[in-house]
Amino acid sequence: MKQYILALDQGTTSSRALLFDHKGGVVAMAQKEFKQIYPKHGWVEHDPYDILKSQLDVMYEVIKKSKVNNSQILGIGITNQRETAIVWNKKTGAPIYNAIVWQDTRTSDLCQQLKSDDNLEDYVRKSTGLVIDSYFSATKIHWILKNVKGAQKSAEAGDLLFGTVDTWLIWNLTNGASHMTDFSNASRTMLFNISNLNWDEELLEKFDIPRQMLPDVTHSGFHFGMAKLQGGDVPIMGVAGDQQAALFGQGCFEPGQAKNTYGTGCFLLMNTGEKIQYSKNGLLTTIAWGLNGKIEYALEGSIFMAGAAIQWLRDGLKMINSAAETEQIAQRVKGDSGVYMVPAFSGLGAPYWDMYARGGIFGLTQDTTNEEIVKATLESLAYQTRDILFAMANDSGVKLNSLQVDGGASANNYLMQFQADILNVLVERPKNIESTAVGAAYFAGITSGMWSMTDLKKKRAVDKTFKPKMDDFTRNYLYTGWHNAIKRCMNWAR
Ligand SMILES: Nc1ncnc2c1ncn2[C@@H]1O[C@H](COP(=O)(O)OP(=O)(O)O)[C@@H](O)[C@H]1O
Ligand SMILES: O=P(O)(O)OC[C@H](O)CO
Repeated sequence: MKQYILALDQGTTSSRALLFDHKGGVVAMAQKEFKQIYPKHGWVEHDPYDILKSQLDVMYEVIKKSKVNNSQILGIGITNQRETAIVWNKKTGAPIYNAIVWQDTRTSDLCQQLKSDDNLEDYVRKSTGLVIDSYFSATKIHWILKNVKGAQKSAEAGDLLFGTVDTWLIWNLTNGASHMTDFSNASRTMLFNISNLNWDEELLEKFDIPRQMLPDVTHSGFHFGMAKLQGGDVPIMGVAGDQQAALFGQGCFEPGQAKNTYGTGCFLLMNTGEKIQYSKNGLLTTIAWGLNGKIEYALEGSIFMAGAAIQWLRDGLKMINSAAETEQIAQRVKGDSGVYMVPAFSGLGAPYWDMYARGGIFGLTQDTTNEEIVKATLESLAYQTRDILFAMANDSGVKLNSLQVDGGASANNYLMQFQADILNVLVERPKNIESTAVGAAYFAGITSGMWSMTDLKKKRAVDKTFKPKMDDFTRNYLYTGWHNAIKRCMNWAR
């Protein structure tokens, strides 16, 4: 009997399901976008039921398309947009508020206030590996408890549960039997001590979050419970935040190996092994995964707006019809137009950490074309990545010779070539750019005994390597222009 692993990849803009066979090949895949809710400037929400429904829909579509029996699925691996906070009623299962998405900046002022206490900033960094920012779950949970009528009291009475998206899915898939998360997701809440692997009591008190509403935390490879599916139960055998899953899916198992995922945002992670390494250059320290009794860590550079800026060209400005056509558009522009676009729509993440930065387009002249703006937007993904890679080289002492890439926008050949040029390193794209789902499948595959680490090391296949072609003068000249543009965007909305 053939056996399979099912990966559920719950992203910021869409839910995906992929079924993998024993060789690691994709048997079937389905994807569904869901609604983004923007109630006010800087606020971003999802309906938790949209998240759940879209994820279940694609899961059943894949099972149906591939004609497998549930008993052939050895395990489910879940991976998810991280930090996004959901609070729901333990008895009814109903969320008490929409999911507050990682991009949401409604708690910026609160964070700014907290940042004025130097001791707290140091404490947060030491305990959680993070910086104080509205990006992480802690202040989002705090906001829900303070702003939804009766929520604080109910939480204290033990009637409410909190979860990141993985926890919400596990809880629903197991019909409320498991309230759990894994170390990689917990490490993004700003409430979890990454050294002693416990929820941090001092931070819980600071944010007035009752311990009892938090999930149990365990390894990324673990039996999280039985998913009660139509057609029979299937065990959930792996869980990891999407960026850590992509690091695993790209085969970055050794310290010094790194990947960059170009999705809604862009996230560059470097494996630092079992050692916690704190950044001096605005990067985050995070748990990569817990596996086989070992915890491994990573340095992370988080870019908030990447593919989302392309989506804005399509849906907001209606300048393009599809994300894919930006490749040809950018290739048509001849020479350097001097246009820069900084997509700081939700502030700037690493290495700047400026919640009050806002976007801007610079260098416009009367003959600037739409095509030049599209090109500048694509290039902003590459410039932001260069900011991070330099910070990472300074922190880790590792100078990468090549960067492994994945995620939706890594399909763009213009962008990947420009990335190689502006970094002056090789950019290597795998055959399967869905590394996030691959990573989730690997965790579940290892736990269920389908694969060993030795098997996984053999699986990576390269599609294309982009070699730098730009001369040093041009590279430095262009990058200086980017910094000038960034400077003008910072602190804008303060
Ligand atoms: N060919 C492309 N060129 C540029 N951007 C792209 C391309 N294809 C997809 N994108 C962008 O990538 C993002 C989708 O990538 P994906 O990895 O699916 O993201 P997520 O997991 O965050 O939902 C979208 O924001 C889209 O605008
Ligand atoms: O949904 P993605 O793939 O853009 O990932 C979002 C990140 O997990 C946010 O930290």
